[in-house]
Amino acid sequence: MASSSLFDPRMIESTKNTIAAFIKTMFSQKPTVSTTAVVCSAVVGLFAYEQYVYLNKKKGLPGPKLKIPVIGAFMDSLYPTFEGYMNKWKSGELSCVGVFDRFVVIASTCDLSRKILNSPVYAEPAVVASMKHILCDDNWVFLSGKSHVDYRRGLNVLFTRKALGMYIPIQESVYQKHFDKWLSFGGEKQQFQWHFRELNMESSLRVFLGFHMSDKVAETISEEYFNITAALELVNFPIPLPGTKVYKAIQSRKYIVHHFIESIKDARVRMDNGGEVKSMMDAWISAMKENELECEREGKPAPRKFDDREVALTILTFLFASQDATSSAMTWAFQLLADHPDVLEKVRQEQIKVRKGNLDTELSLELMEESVYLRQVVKEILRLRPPVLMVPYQTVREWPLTSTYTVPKGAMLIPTTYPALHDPVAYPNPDSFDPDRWGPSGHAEKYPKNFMVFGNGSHHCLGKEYAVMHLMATMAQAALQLDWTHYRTDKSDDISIFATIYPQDGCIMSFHPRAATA
Ligand code: HEM
Repeated sequence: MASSSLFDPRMIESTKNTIAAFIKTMFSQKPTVSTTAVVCSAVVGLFAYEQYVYLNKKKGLPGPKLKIPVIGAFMDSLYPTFEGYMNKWKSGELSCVGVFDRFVVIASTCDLSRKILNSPVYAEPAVVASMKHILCDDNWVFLSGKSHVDYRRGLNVLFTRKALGMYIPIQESVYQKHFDKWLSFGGEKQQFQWHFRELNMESSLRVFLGFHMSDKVAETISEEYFNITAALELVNFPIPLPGTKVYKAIQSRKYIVHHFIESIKDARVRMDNGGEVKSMMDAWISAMKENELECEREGKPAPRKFDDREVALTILTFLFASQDATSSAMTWAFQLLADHPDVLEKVRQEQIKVRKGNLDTELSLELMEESVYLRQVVKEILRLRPPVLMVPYQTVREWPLTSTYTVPKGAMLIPTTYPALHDPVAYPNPDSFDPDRWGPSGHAEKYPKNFMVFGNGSHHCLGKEYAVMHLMATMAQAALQLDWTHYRTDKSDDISIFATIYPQDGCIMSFHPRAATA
């Protein structure tokens, strides 16, 4: 179609290059009045063409009337605000914005968001250039179609019920270490958001990789990982020049992957010598070894081998996918339980009940499975404060997404989770924290499609059971061992955005030993 080729990004790019070459040639000659006039006309022409392209893609969608030349809404994406997002979602079921040469379409209804997540023929997860720089372009998360399905299938073994049960004692030991640390502050009032993040980071590292890595390295990884979180913008500065966020994130990734590979080498030696499986990576290496032996025994072709780097990059994606989302959820969990003492008390009573009064009972998957109310609480925390607000996809072909709008090929297309999770039909009084809306007779259970916390479709969250179990286990242990006070401010309920969502005041708390159960 002639009109679609006119708006082909390659066409736009080549037009820009031609004009740039023209300007360069003009400047290399002695300037004359007519040269200046030509240059100015060329620049004006380029800007006009950029607006023309933007408006042709925008059609009738709500969004800026014109695009800021060259950068578009880049500054908004550098400093996003929750209010800014809300305004966008409220502006229409589809809305748009331009950032650099990216045309971005945002879907704000449950149905459209689900449609995007479930239409691999039209849209796939957006591969932003910066993500390829950070996670390495040969990382499995950038696979699509059958190769993605096959690779992902191989990872399911790491999240089975048996595997989750094996991770629980590792988690318990990490929780204990961090609870002790919080108590060592002697009840001092401070921002706890980053303390929750540290607990999460260490629990992820130990569950994924075990205890080969020293505490010092684990702490440095936690600090370095801030650079990766900081680079998680929808659209980054396109080139990773020294000093940019993406450049810093790449340096941090190199440090992290180097230490992951050290742990993997150690695990291979331990597994070769019949060592005990003590982490997700041990489980993976030993499953690969068993598979290899089985194929050898049965004369089947040798299975694909994953080298240290591939394993390290896969574990990196788990960290990448889990770290910020889980830290956000945990911050809101501590805050919401402190602000709703009645709910916290019910959580405590349930934990005492499932342990049959014996508070020394070791944490286990079975205990968590029996904690029906606690599961409702965690679900409600995730609904009220969904850590992932939007999931960037991109169109692989032109897509008549609605009867009135066709999304152009190559657009970033963003399904949202928040509006579906605050839909008053599925969740009456959606801004209130009400764990009782869940459970066997809960109204919210009738609307499973709205619960988009973990995405949907072929890329839905691989670690969702693990994430829920980890949040439940942390809150169960905390409820039994700790008392905590939340010092509310007028910013406690306001949302700040740092890759995911946090309370704007950083969650000011103090922790004390639990008097009643001590
Ligand atoms: C509260 C915590 C978490 C939330 C809210 C969350 C949410 C999400 C969302 C919204 C997606 C995108 C889904 C889509 O495109 O449809 C996703 C993907 C993913 N998540 Fe999670 N996640 C969490 C924790 C975790 C954890 C703990 C892990 C691993 C240990 C994990 C691993 C992944 C992976 C590997 C993907 C990509 C799957 C694929 O492309 O096939 N997530 N997650």
